Amino acid sequence: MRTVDILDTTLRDGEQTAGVNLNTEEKIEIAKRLEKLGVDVMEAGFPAASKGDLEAVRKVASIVKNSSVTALARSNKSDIDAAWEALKNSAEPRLHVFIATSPIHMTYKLKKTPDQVVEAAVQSVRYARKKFSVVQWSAEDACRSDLLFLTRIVEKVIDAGAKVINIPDTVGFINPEEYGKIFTYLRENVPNIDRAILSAHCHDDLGMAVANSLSAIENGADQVECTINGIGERAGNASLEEIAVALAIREDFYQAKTNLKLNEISRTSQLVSRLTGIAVPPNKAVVGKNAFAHESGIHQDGVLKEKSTYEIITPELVGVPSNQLVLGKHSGRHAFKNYLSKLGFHPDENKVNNVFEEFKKLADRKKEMTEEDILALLIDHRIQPEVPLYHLKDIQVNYGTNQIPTATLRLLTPEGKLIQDAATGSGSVEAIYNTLGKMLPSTLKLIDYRIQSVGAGRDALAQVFVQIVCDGNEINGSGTAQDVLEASAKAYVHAFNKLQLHSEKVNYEKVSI
Ligand SMILES: CC(=O)SCCNC(=O)CCNC(=O)[C@H](O)C(C)(C)COP(=O)(O)OP(=O)(O)OC[C@H]1O[C@@H](n2cnc3c(N)ncnc32)[C@H](O)[C@@H]1OP(=O)(O)O
Ligand SMILES: CC(C)C(=O)C(=O)O
Ligand SMILES: [Mg+2]
Repeated sequence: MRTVDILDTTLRDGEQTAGVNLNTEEKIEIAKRLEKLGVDVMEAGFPAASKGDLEAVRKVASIVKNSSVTALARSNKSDIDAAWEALKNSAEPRLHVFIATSPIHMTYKLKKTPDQVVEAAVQSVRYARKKFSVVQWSAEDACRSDLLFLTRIVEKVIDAGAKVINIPDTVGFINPEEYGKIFTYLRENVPNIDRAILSAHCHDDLGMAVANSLSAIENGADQVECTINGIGERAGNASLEEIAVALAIREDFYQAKTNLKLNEISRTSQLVSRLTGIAVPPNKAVVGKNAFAHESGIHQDGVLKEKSTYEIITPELVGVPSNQLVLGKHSGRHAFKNYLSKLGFHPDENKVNNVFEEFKKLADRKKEMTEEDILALLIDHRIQPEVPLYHLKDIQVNYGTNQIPTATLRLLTPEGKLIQDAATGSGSVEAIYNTLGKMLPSTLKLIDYRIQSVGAGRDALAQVFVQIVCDGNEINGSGTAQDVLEASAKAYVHAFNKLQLHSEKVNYEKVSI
């Protein structure tokens, strides 16, 4: 099986994403991560762009040892000199020089004839080769260029010393079939093509960057250029993680592999997202938050029985700890029961069915069912885990503008005893919490209280979130009820119960399914 080289251009084309600006420290952090990921080449910047970029490329090149570092330059001496300044101390100095070859670019942007472009390309490669041991040459906008012209200029730059020939789809214009044909054509029609490595560089304007890159590989490309999370100019570049995983999963078809350590992918994606400020869409292939999340009952049941029913990629392959079965209104009993057992609850079939019905009703009204919601439902149904819990039986609050608020509560203790108490407070919620403070066996300190409605309209449910501290342990609780005060009481009791579970080491906060 052949190996395809990965040239990562997150630090150059990726940084061309609108609104992204990486400082030297950030580039170094990403570069180290790319090195761990195992990219063959990383393009660290465009030294002629600014002193800062030149410095960043220099620093990256001085730190990274296990990947080659390259930088971009236009076809002129000053850009190439700037790149040399940044890379001259590299073990194998490597330059990426480019010039546009399409009629549109040559006529309107460069204002050069095709012959002048050939001359500039050849001169720049010759000049660069006096300094750099490896020169990659790119035909910008290659895919809107005349194929015969492309063939002619590629032959000339190889003669001038280019060792890598890159065929960029600069504006994301081409489709996989056409792109593949360009590679085949160049292989068959450029006489000296065997002296060079052929590289693909795709943009995602029509959503085909990855498909085009894979097609190039099918048609003999030796290197693909890509970015983490597919960031880059306009709609972005081909995404590294999608190409790498497609090759790994469909080895049978592509018969090509990379040198990447795939289990570094998730970590690298998160770092790039954090430092660039570009969020990864949840449904993004391979690295999106939902890439390994199953939401619907039929899928969850299938995955519980045999993961491969709905997972072609294992989360571990790309460094994600596990898949996720997300509970929501589409979930079924299998996933629900599984969730309960992971939390340490093993109710009998009847109880599961009862609480499942309540769960479906609540899920119909909520966008997202949280662990807190499920626990609140279980506690409401008096379904106990191994550790017995307190249960709010009823609540009464007296409030008036000229009256001291007073709350009276009844709780069912873990031993099944009904206890009752009352207390006042400066407001209704404080009266409730003062009462619970008297009734529950530990002293809790409330540090946060928030309220939100579940659903719209007058009959919306109230959901209260609290955060409490007890003996240095911080714990969250939530309660849902038609009434705000009842929800407040439930949230507090819920937090207390969680504390009990915690001290019994039933650590369901950390349970993942
Ligand atoms: C497809 C790609 O991603 S290409 C890489 C794109 N990346 C960048 O542009 C980021 C870094 N760029 C920059 O910082 C600046 O554009 C600089 C420093 C390179 C140049 O800045 P300026 O000198 O002010 O020129 P400006 O960017 O406005 O225009 C580009 C000039 O380069 C010329 N040019 C464009 N490509 C090339 C090339 N490959 N070889 C030679 N000249 C080129 C243009 O024709 C234009 O020349 P003109 O001034 O004679 O009209
Ligand atoms: C500089 C080249 C390789 C480029 O980024 C492009 O054409 O998209
Ligand atoms: Mg590009």
